Amino acid sequence: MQSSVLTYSRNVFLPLTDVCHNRCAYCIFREPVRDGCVMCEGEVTDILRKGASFGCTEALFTFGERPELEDGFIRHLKKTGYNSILEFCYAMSEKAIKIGLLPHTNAGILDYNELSHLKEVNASMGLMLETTADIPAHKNSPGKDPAVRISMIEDAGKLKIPFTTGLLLGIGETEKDREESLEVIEGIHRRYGHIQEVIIQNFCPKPNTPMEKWPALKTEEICNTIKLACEILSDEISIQIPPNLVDAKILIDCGVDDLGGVSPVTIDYVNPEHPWPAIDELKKIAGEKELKERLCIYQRFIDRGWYPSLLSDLIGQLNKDIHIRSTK
Ligand SMILES: O=c1nc2n(C[C@H](O)[C@H](O)[C@H](O)CO)c3cc(O)ccc3cc-2c(=O)[nH]1
Ligand SMILES: C[C@H]1O[C@@H](n2cnc3c(N)ncnc32)[C@H](O)[C@@H]1O
Ligand code: MET
Ligand code: SF4
Repeated sequence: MQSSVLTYSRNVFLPLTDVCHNRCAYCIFREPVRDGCVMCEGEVTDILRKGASFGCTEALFTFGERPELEDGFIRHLKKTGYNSILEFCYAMSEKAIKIGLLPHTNAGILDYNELSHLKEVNASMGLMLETTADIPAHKNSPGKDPAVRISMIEDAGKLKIPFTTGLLLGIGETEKDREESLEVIEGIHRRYGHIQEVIIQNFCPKPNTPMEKWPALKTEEICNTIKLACEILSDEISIQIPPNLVDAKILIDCGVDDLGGVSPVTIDYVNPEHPWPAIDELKKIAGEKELKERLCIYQRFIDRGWYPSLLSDLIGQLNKDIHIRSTK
């Protein structure tokens, strides 16, 4: 059944480093090791404070996977005073909580112990499955091996971490692969119950990448995948599309019920050429549906207590804040 509500979260995007051990053929986020390849603490603090003043509730830490495996990275990292990118991420998450934002980390592949450690300071976490297909776009990206991704999404389930995952469409997979990817996600969710939302993200070709000449997907194909997702996924899982990459107005009618994180402060560093719609624009996208702000942790996981006690007060406070805003 189609939902009558369309949700979104107000966030700030903090790309702690753009150095990455993978080489995805569609990505422009990744950059070489160089001066300035790690954000400095002052920059992080400024963005967090600005986010709080703009009413943001989520600090999205998204960055390159396993950057320490790249030559010379550790020397640059040490200038921050931290010994690993995850130590830095943990500290910046504590800072976000103090300033009043809930951390949501998508750091690429993490092992069980790393996830378990970061869970202490995160309200939710995420990792795109991307696809279960073995595709040329991922041939130089060990972390995009579907078995490795599936295993991490399962680990997050074992640890009861409210989780975001999703598909990247149009990177060389077939329609059958899309179906299989959705079935895999649903299968994991049946076992662990931790999937909050599945992002149906469309690949956007970027200049100076191996896939710059690849065609972008037609809206119809995205819509078909959303319909498939509605059929395959449990009703409680939200279907998210990024409103800066597609004509969201059309896709809402295919079954989308969430617009993900939208920022009044920072750009989408993964798709920097696509600006966020203003919050007022979202109301137009919602049309007949009720536009509703949410936290990065969904209410049913708050009710189940699937969050660290460190976050109790902040979750309570932010829930009140978004409620007050909605009645103004
Ligand atoms: O701004 C972005 N936000 C992205 N987000 C953020 C997401 O929209 C929100 O953080 C969640 O909806 C939680 O509120 C992701 C989160 C994940 O866990 C996994 C993948 C993504 C992908 C993106 C993305 O490409 N751009
Ligand atoms: C954060 C997420 O962004 C997605 N991502 C990476 N590159 C692109 C691109 N060119 N177009 C759209 N999405 C992209 C991947 O799915 C990644 O997991
Ligand atoms: N590098 C991670 C991944 O692709 C985080 C998102 S892309 C910046 O999973
Ligand atoms: S999409 Fe993520 S994993 Fe792939 S190269 Fe870009 S930053 Fe690295």
